[in-house]
Amino acid sequence: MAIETLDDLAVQGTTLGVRIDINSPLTDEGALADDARLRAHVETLSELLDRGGRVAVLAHQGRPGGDEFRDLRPHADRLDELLDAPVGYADGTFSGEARRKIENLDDGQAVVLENTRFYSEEYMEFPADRAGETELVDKLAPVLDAYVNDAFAAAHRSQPSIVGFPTRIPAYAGRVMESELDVLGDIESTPEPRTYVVGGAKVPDSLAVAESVLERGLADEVLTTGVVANVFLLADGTDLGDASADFVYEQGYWDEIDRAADLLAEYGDRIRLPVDLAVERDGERHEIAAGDLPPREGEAAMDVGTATIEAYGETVEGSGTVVLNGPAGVFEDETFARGTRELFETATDAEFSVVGGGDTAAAIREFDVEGFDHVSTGGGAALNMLTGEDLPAVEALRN
Ligand SMILES: Nc1ncnc2c1ncn2[C@@H]1O[C@H](COP(=O)(O)OP(=O)(O)O)[C@@H](O)[C@H]1O
Ligand SMILES: O=C(OP(=O)(O)O)[C@H](O)COP(=O)(O)O
Repeated sequence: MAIETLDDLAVQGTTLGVRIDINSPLTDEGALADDARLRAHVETLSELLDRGGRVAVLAHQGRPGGDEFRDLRPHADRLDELLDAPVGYADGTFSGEARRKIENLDDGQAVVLENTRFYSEEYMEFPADRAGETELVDKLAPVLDAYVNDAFAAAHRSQPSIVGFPTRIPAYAGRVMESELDVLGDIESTPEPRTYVVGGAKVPDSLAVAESVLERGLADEVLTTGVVANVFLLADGTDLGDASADFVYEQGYWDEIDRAADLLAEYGDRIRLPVDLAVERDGERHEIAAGDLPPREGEAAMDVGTATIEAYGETVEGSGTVVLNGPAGVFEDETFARGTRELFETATDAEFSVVGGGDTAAAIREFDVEGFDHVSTGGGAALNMLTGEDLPAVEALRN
């Protein structure tokens, strides 16, 4: 079934639950470090408010237990600045008070509901029918006339606020969702050879993508950077030293090392590992060739080194399509920003370049990299889609 868009929705006077993805990097004090994802949703929200909608915004921030698992007040304040309409904030997601705030909205007004993941069910994956029976959906569906999903970046999560509402009330794709589906839906016809550059810190997501594109012959090569590369190096038997190994174990990525080893055994000729890495020594960047590892005690691999940047750069430049997800190092620290900045700049030279991910988008903005053919708002979601996987959010909107 075709997905309905805002063109199919009679907005005036209706109360809409609008799921957006404004999961953003935060400062240590909990302020927004980057507002790119908020700005991405301005088009959808402005359109709905201009057309007389009453908008209840649903969104998450961080993961339970993580440093960035915080409330959405800064997001509500920023949306209030970005939009012409008034934007309120409710410190509950589906509490009686939150529902009263929704019911008291006038045409053209919005309220941001509290971080959906403050409720345990929201961080679980459900089939859509079951998601439609969760507390969150059960309490909110009766005060909403329709649901709009604009949260492409979370479309790979089968969580209640993503897949539950379409089983209860009419559902539509927002403008961000619509444009992402248009561009990424056609990726299999992009020019060859195709190079996937996978980095960042969400190792399970990156390994799933690497496995799928290698298995399906979609990727000619997979270049690894960031924590993903560290996991592959460990899988390959490289001694990275205790600091990097401890970091990988602390993230709970023990099993991922075995998984990376299986991938190397099966597709080793198409997976590239860094040939050098950067650590901090005496307060400065210090590069170590892979053959000279481990580093000194306490030194962690924070970026790929210059030889890796050059070798990867040549491959990337000569690619028909480059798909890039995840920073190559701890780009937030200028000392370790080089790999990310230079690889991203080179990627724009490929015939067709696609890039995705929250932190990735923040890095692009910070380094003013221009020239990508498509900058997706999604990381994992974009990559799942690029590999031809069904996205639960999209399936839910179809039904
Ligand atoms: N070698 C590394 N060690 C520790 N953290 C790293 C390393 N390389 C990258 N990172 C971190 O990965 C994070 C981004 O990863 P991720 O969330 O997967 O990206 P995205 O949001 O673009 O998908 C950044 O905060 C960056 O500091
Ligand atoms: O930032 C997100 O994903 P991304 O880092 O893959 O772009 C989304 O907000 C989903 O978050 P999650 O990966 O904690 O479910």
